[in-house]
Amino acid sequence: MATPLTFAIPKGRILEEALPVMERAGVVPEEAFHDKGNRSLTFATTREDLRLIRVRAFDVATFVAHGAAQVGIVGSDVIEEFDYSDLYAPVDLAIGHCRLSLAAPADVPEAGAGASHMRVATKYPNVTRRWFERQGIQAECVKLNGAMEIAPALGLARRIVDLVSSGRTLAENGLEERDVIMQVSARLIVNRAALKTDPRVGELVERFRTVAAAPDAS
Ligand SMILES: Nc1ncnc2c1ncn2[C@@H]1O[C@H](COP(=O)(O)OP(=O)(O)OP(=O)(O)O)[C@@H](O)[C@H]1O
Ligand SMILES: O=P(O)(O)OC[C@H]1O[C@H](OP(=O)(O)OP(=O)(O)O)[C@H](O)[C@@H]1O
Repeated sequence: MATPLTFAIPKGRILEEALPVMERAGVVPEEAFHDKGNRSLTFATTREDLRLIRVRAFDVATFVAHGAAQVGIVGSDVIEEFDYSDLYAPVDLAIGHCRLSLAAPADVPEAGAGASHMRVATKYPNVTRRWFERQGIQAECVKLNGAMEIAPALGLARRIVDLVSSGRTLAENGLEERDVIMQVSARLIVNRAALKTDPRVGELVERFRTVAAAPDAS
């Protein structure tokens, strides 16, 4: 049998929305995948030639970009942050909708108000630096891995760049959304070399494209 394809999916909040989409595309994990106590990171699927790995959202992009996994699902926020040339994102799955925004407490001046340098706490230093650069501002980014919203209150940085959906987390931490940097949704990603050399990758892309284009019947 040919080497199995490896499909990387994130552990976090995209997973729940991704599973029905994957199922409609014929990617169905084994029962053990749903067992909360299971510590395995690799799972079989109903397709003998396809296995799943469950990793952190940022690592999905890394596994696929390096060809260690051929296919994956990840937010467009993560794709933008890494900007890997070997990673191709051909299908918008229209799930995991949120936005990446600049936020600050009410008493902090607007980003464009004359300053040429500012400090920003974020999980997305590359996207943040690029966005500020386009406005002639040099952003000094303090990298955090979560809970960015507490940084201004503790004096780590006056501004943050983080994901926003309902806006509740910002509001409950005394922050205002100032600028939307990008709209985010989850994408199917593939390794470019694998797409060229393994017809199964192209076939999976087509299946997900069809599923994404068809309204969910359920
Ligand atoms: N509030 C939100 N609403 C909708 N989608 C979101 C939201 N927050 C994050 N996402 C999407 O889900 C992805 C993973 O989110 P999140 O960072 O919450 O996962 P996580 O499990 O905390 O990640 P990590 O692996 O870093 O622990 C994000 O990259 C983004 O695309
Ligand atoms: O606008 P809201 O609807 O409040 O959603 C935004 C929050 O959701 C995400 O965090 P998550 O809950 O995934 O936790 P995290 O901080 O561990 O990433 C994001 O980082 C925000 O903190």
